[in-house]
Amino acid sequence: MKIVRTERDLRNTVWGWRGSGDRMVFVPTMGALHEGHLSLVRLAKKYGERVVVSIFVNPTQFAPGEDLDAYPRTEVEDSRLLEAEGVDLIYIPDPQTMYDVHHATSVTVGGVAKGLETDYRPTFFDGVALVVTKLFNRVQPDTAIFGEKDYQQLATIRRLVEDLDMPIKIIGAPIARDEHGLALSSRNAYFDEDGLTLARNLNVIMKKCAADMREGQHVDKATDAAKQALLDVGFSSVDYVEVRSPNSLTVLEGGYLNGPARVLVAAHCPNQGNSVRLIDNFAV
Ligand SMILES: Nc1ncnc2c1ncn2[C@@H]1O[C@H](COP(=O)(O)OP(=O)(O)OP(=O)(O)O)[C@@H](O)[C@H]1O
Ligand SMILES: CC(C)(CO)[C@@H](O)C(=O)[O-]
Ligand code: BAL
Repeated sequence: MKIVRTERDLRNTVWGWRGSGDRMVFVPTMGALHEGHLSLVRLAKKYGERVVVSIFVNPTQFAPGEDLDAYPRTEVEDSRLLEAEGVDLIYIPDPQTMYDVHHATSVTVGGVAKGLETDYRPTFFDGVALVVTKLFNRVQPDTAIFGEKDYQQLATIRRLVEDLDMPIKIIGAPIARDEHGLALSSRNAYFDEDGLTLARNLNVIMKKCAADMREGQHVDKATDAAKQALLDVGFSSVDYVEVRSPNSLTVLEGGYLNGPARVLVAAHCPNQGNSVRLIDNFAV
């Protein structure tokens, strides 16, 4: 397994593979890897001969006051895990070379990227779209894998690739959960024992919400009950519990579900005098 940090070293390696006809599958990450990331890597291996993973905590997707500095960084352990999975190359770009002092270009996705996360992290998807565009241009993969845990992000990347004619196949990977149903996330590392116990209520409450809607309960009633249940168990606030169509993420009219939908949640879980923002989503 190779670890490269410069654009030149990256291009030298991937051009060699391209020349020999190997298909390249790319898994972009922010590191602090867990089983969720490794499940993406395992899926990646089914789509091509070469797997590239990037590790980059992208400053442009963090707003001032968010956890850019605190975000866990575990490069040595990450490399060990990826080597054990048989990854071919890890790309760890230097932030200075990603965004030099002259950088002046933005990438904004509309439609699916509006609402939900954007109501609470207004510049988040601009940062994600920008860095993913740059990473795609550098790596030039045939296929890229993104987790359904970040469901709106996956929909945004699909839109980006379609709209900007990027010849890259986007694959969504199912959400990996712990034995209590909590979606794995690098930010779970912030939790102490009590925080983790509280966080594990999220999926239980949301599964009930999904089941109630499936059984014919009005969407507003089910989502309001889920918000209240989250607050009742001890969540400090709920950014949203919303039901959307599964692909375009449009708001569903009528109040009752008569086809596939997705219920998405973002809520703040108290932890050591602070709080950790969790996102999750479920098919209905
Ligand atoms: N539990 C999971 N199941 C499936 N995919 C996941 C899971 N967690 C993360 N991913 C995916 O891994 C990729 C890299 O995500 P990232 O490095 O931000 O990890 P993360 O655990 O989502 O971190 P964060 O705590 O920032 O949300 C993304 O495509 C993301 O959707
Ligand atoms: C896609 C991504 C790697 C862009 O920084 C990030 O948003 C993530 O890890 O989900
Ligand atoms: N997995 C999404 C990255 C972020 O929250 O910044």
